[in-house]
Amino acid sequence: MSFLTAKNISKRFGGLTALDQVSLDVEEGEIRGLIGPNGAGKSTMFKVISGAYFPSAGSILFQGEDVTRQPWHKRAEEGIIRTFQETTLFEEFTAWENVLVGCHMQAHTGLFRAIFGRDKAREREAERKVQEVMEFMGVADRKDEMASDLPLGFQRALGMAIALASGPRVLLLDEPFAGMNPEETNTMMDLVRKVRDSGITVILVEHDMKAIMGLCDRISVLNFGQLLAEGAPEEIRNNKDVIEAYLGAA
Ligand SMILES: Nc1ncnc2c1ncn2[C@@H]1O[C@H](COP(=O)(O)OP(=O)(O)OP(=O)(O)O)[C@@H](O)[C@H]1O
Repeated sequence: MSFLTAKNISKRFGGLTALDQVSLDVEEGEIRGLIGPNGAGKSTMFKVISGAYFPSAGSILFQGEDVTRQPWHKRAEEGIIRTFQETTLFEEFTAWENVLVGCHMQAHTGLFRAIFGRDKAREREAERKVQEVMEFMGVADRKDEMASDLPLGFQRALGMAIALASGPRVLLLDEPFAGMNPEETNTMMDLVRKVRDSGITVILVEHDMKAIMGLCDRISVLNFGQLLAEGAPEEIRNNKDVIEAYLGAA
């Protein structure tokens, strides 16, 4: 039994087929890359796995359970958590407050109580968790700074800290390397490995080939909504179809 399985997933938007019978088997503890040209269907696949979209056909199994029709918040409770392409931080909140709010939103305690701390025991537990994930992601030293004042690398690490606060089993990372300089890329690569080493399975949509080839155990390649190839980085790097459809241009 695979940890996470997408079976023959199709997704249609009107007359457009964004995904056409795509299957993925992700093992527990792996870093899986999902790559392909713009419009290939990567984000759509992420949304189908996380529950933001229901597929037109096919199924999603998580630890053997069919979660295809489960809404995203149910899947989040079970541990399937997604980060977003753009940083979705509350810019006028401090780094600490951002993670605290993320923590409470997952715990369904609401924004007001999150900020004003009505339930003291829960608040202390949340604060302990926030400190722990911020230290883990290397952003604790900057916890009192406004999120908008942090450099890009820290903002992305903060976004991941927010995701970690909800205790994911699978973390879906949507282009965490976009716009980063080489130093930020290296730091983020270390962070993604650290997250995986802590026992979290990672699925990564990314155009940065250095990051993809350096991090992933296996890579799935989408092209025009179909699975074009799948394999270890070395196999994908040397796959003629992949080079022609994507790597040549990238
Ligand atoms: N909500 C939607 N309504 C209609 N068409 C959509 C919708 N979402 C995606 N599409 C279309 O589905 C196809 C796949 O889009 P998707 O965003 O999944 O590609 P992608 O591989 O993530 O691309 P990129 O690398 O540019 O992010 C595209 O043709 C896109 O225009």
